[in-house]
Amino acid sequence: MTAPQSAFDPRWLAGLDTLAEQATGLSEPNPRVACRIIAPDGRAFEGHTQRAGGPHAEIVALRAAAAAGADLRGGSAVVTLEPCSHHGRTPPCCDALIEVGLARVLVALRDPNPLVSGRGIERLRAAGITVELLPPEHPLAAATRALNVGFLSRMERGRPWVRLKIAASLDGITALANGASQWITGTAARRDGHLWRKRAGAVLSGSGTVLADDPRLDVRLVPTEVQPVRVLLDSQLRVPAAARVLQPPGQVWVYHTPAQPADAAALRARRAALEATGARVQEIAATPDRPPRTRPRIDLAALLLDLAAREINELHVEAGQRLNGAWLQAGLADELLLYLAPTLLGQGGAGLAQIGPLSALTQGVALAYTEVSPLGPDLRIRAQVLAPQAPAPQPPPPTA
Ligand SMILES: NC(=O)C1=CN([C@@H]2O[C@H](COP(=O)(O)OP(=O)(O)OC[C@H]3O[C@@H](n4cnc5c(N)ncnc54)[C@H](OP(=O)(O)O)[C@@H]3O)[C@@H](O)[C@H]2O)C=CC1
Ligand SMILES: Nc1c(N[C@@H]2O[C@H](COP(=O)(O)O)[C@@H](O)[C@H]2O)[nH]c(=O)[nH]c1=O
Repeated sequence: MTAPQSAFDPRWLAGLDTLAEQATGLSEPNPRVACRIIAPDGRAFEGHTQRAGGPHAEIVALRAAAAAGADLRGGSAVVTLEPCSHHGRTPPCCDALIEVGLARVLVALRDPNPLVSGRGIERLRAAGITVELLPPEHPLAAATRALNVGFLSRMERGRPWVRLKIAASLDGITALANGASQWITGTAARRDGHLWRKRAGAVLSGSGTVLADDPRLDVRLVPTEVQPVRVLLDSQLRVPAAARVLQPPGQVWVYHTPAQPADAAALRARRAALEATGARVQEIAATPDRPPRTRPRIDLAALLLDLAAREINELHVEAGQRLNGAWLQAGLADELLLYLAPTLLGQGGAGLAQIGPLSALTQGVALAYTEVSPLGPDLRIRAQVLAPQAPAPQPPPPTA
């Protein structure tokens, strides 16, 4: 049996992945989407998602067509994500596509947002429009998924996509014994790191890194319209109000654990000092199963739920080995973004991640490399964390 013939010229799909990428650092928390509308006279009009509350990709393309006086009746549209069918911050894009009298719409990826999820496609079809959906293995569908990995994660799993970004020497050292780590990698890797910060809704670090490095954690080596939120995990609010991470630009959210009774007054005072910088300071649950004599730690699962509720799609973690280890150990890290410098820093320094005894993960944390590429003198390695495998079934004991 031959596959049904598509009514869409493959050239109409070309470059839409790159166009959608232009919504990065702009459309948060909305997905990055591109749309191309082809009028029956052959002229094409296109657009990508603008700032949240501003027009979606379809509306930008429709406005361009209207400005050119194009008659779209009987025309076609290609959209990288299913057009919305609900009133969110803006009215439904489906209705706008129906109104101009399009005949055909090609959708690269279904929108898992429960408010849309198939309803957009149904609505277009109900209006008499022929709708095609690309197969999941099509390069444009795959590129749309990769570009919106955080949005899809929030919609499908109810939590952000967590990426641990780590700069290390070839022998896996991230900081010298004296805590110094700036800079291990070269300028190309550091600039690339800012591109990944830009993609994220939030850049997160721990009090250990802030006290050691006084980092800014903003996007400044590449242009961006929107700064990601900076999130700081600081159980006891030890970070001083003068820390650079608390200064403009952008929002800062600081999370701490509930105060012990003896500390309550001091914590209140430290909280007031941080809030005076404009930061939003919030108490969050501590890990339930901390061993005796250790300090309470922020419950990372509870944190992710809170960040998802605040519409964070991609969480970019730039932390030291303790917090990296905690994400991996909790099974909540999705991906490593590793920059490896051609240097050996030797013994005594800190490794990539401090992972404690892995009772449930006897094989360690299993990863799959998704990319290895040179970046100036350094290497960029991306690796996805694989879900822990259930232990292999044991053979039954021999019977007598
Ligand atoms: N090369 C690289 O890519 C990077 C290197 N570094 C280096 O790492 C070093 C700092 O590393 P480190 O001290 O491990 O600091 P981290 O940045 O990993 O922060 C760890 C601290 O975060 C707080 N925290 C809150 N909740 C949790 C949790 N659930 N799990 C773990 N920690 C939690 C704890 O402090 P509290 O009790 O106060 O909440 C903890 O001590 C520095 O030398 C820095 O230069 C840092 C970033 C990147
Ligand atoms: N050392 C190191 C990195 N370290 C990370 O960068 C942070 C500083 O961020 P900022 O103040 O915004 O420039 C620092 O605290 C740590 O998280 N990054 C890299 O790309 N390469 C490097 O060699």
